[in-house]
Amino acid sequence: MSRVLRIEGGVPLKGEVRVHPAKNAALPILAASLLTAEPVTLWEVPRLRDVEVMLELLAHLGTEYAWEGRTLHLQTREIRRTDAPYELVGQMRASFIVWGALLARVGEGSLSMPGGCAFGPRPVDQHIKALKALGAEVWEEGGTFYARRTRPLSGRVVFDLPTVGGTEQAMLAAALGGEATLVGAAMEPEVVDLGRFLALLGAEVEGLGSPFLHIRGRKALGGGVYRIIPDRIEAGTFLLAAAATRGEVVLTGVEPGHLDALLDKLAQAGHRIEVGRDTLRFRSAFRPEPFNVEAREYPGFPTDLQPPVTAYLATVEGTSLVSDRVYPDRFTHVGELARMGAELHLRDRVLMVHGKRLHGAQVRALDIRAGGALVIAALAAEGVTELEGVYFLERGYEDLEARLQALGARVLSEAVAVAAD
Ligand SMILES: CC(=O)N[C@H]1[C@@H](OP(=O)(O)OP(=O)(O)OC[C@H]2O[C@@H](n3ccc(=O)[nH]c3=O)[C@H](O)[C@@H]2O)O[C@H](CO)[C@@H](O)[C@@H]1O
Ligand SMILES: C=C(OP(=O)(O)O)C(=O)O
Repeated sequence: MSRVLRIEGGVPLKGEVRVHPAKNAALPILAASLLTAEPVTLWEVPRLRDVEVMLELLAHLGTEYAWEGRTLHLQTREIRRTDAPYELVGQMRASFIVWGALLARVGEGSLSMPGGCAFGPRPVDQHIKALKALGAEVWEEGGTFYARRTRPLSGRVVFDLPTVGGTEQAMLAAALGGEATLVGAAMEPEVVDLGRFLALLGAEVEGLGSPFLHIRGRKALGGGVYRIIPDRIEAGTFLLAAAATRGEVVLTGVEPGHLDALLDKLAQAGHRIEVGRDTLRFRSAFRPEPFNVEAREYPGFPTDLQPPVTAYLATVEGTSLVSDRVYPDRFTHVGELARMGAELHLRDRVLMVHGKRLHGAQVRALDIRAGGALVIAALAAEGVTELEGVYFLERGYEDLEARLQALGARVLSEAVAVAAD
């Protein structure tokens, strides 16, 4: 049995929605909990498939955990295994960074090539470069990566490009007993959040939010209680859904400063946005203007909002250009949006979008944010859309159906007998 989402479009979204904590901040912070034998408590952890997979992996390695509502208690008194199995690492990208934590805590770790969303090549060379620069011995055998160290992981890492996962890998590797200078580090809010969490455990972390990070680890790290930042990608998806349906929504529990690139584009299009301390009040323009987007690293327009913004632009009269410098081939949503009548032309990795009224169709999500894009398009379209690949939405968006229903959307999920997602 699988699930499909049946969405009857054409209803402007209206109402208030609370933004949940960030998946991509929660996952590395969960991996970082391996660095300490002391208890860690995380408030308001998103209840997502990816979080469940990470918890399964941590339990395999030796972590005990318990949920108390949305609060998660974790403790890894000792690491019982140092191998991360293919079935778990193959399901998502973030699992790869337990490597750095294992190396730091017990001196060795092995794991297979990570999975995650398949929207083009996603190499791990920078992870390996970082661990080697910190003094680890790294090798590969039959699709499995191995690493070990004989001294605390210390050194200077110069990244060839800004990588979120690579930066997080190096931070975890150095935080327990090591010392690292990272040059060309990623500046994403999720990296900053991980740095703050490591500081709570006792590591010294300087330069967060800049391309130069310095981590001075401690021989033993402590525990602590931490609240994860709001999910900027989820917030952006709700805003774009409201914009595509020409609706009016209030987001609460949000960090507006993390959404500057999107808010600027939406304002440029003519939408009205009132920014509060942790709220965003959005009112759609009657006839929004098209705009161009080039996704790039933070503080640029996020690649994880590139598919959702493409879906929105497909509903805006006029022509927009979309490209993605982080993942130049991240266009798995394009063929599916075309089934809904979207007029999209991809040439030399630039997508030309001619906006028009979309219609419902049978479509399939092929990764998390392609799923977000198809939901946005379906909400705006005339008629009924049947969306398969709900598995991907469950990886990244918590309780999406109920939260959209609360905004007036006509969304229902149905169990159907189809080929596995
Ligand atoms: C779990 C998680 O947080 N996932 C996010 C994380 O993925 P992830 O951490 O995998 O993305 P990276 O920031 O590492 O990737 C950025 C760019 O660097 C390249 N690269 C990366 C590593 C490497 O060793 N070599 C290399 O060439 C990638 O192919 C890509 O072109 O950041 C991406 C970019 O914001 C987001 O789309 C993902 O949602
Ligand atoms: C691409 C994503 O996740 P992953 O890096 O795990 O594939 C995402 O969150 O959009």
